[in-house]
Amino acid sequence: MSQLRVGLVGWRGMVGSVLMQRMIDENDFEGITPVFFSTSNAGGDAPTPNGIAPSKLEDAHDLAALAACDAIITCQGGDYTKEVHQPLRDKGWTGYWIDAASTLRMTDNSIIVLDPVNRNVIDDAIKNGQKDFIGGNCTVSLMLMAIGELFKRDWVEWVSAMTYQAASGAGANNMRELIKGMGYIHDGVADELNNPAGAILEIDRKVAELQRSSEFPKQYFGAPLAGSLIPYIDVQLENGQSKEEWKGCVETNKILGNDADKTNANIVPIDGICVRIGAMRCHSQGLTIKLKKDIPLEEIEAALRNSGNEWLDVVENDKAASVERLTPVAVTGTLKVAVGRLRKMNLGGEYLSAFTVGDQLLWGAAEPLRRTLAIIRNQL
Ligand SMILES: NC(=O)C1=CN([C@@H]2O[C@H](COP(=O)(O)OP(=O)(O)OC[C@H]3O[C@@H](n4cnc5c(N)ncnc54)[C@H](OP(=O)(O)O)[C@@H]3O)[C@@H](O)[C@H]2O)C=CC1
Ligand SMILES: N[C@@H](CC(=O)OP(=O)(O)O)C(=O)O
Repeated sequence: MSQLRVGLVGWRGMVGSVLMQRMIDENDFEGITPVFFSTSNAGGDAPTPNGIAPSKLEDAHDLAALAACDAIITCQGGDYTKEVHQPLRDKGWTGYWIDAASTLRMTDNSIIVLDPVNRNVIDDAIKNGQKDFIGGNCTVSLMLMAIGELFKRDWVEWVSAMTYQAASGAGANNMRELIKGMGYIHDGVADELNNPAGAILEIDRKVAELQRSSEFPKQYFGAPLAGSLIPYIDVQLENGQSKEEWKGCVETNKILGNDADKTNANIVPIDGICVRIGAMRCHSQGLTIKLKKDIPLEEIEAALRNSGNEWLDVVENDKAASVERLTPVAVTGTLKVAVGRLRKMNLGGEYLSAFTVGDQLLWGAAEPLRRTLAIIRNQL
């Protein structure tokens, strides 16, 4: 196996830091020569994970330095991808581009990577000489990590996904703003809270006043999130969907390879409403799944349990298990993806409900990238 020279861009950001930690945990720096890039501190000291020899940060806009890499893995964001990817290709660079940003996901030349679900697509792409491997939208990846097996068995006619998305999806500053908002509310009613005999409606009135005040921390979200929710994620599209909602269908079907023949014949319709809530870094989704036929619930549960997805926690549909294992608090910071509340709905035997929770910085962002790098390295 040859030693890959791998450029890392965006390694100190939020997604990048999670990626770095996972690469350290999995000894991914063994067998590669990492080259660390920066958009802001070229010439500064590079990190030295797993005892990698000290080096200096390269300039992330230096096309010659980037082109000297066999692979580039970037968590720097979509603007950086737009600035650098095409000019690098135009220079004749034929290395592997592995990216967390959405910019290239829907281009003809790219593969959206989620290897527990589409390993065959990734392997074929590497064999066919494709070079752009892009991590999926977090909500999409986490939904497929949970119910990918149902798609694989061709049981799904359509899905309605109602999401409960964490602050981290919007960035580090947004996570901080959420916590500041919680503190702002608490500080404003701390005295009343300390008095157990205090009237709850008076506390409630004051909380609403605090949330509506111009002083409430909302610079990044644009609306109060703590103690509330925001029913819109990403930009507005002309058809009434948000872009996050649009991604749910197009990215899922691309990952599954359903769009390969360029007709709509095999597309599984997916739609819903994407909502920001006050969780830190776990996205949850309430799914209504229309099955192609009335498959017994026990068969569905067995299919999920025996799918070979070692990260999937299939939570039995009872209250104690659900509140213990099917929450952002239970899942956050782990590679587990929990799926539960599985039951046939009153709508009919073909309607299955499910609720899923996953860490949007791990399986939702960093993990598919590091695994793709490992797959590429192992195949060369
Ligand atoms: N957030 C998410 O959940 C998801 C994000 N993505 C993609 O990943 C991209 C990166 O997201 P995210 O990691 O949240 O972005 P961050 O804002 O945390 O980091 C992006 C870059 O900002 C620079 N930066 C400036 N100030 C700081 C600081 N104080 N600490 C750390 N970095 C700083 C760094 O570049 P430098 O070192 O060069 O200065 C860093 O690489 C997104 O734009 C998106 O395309 C994809 C899926 C999910
Ligand atoms: N939009 C996602 C996070 C994200 O970065 O998505 P994408 O990689 O598709 O832009 C969220 O806010 O939760």
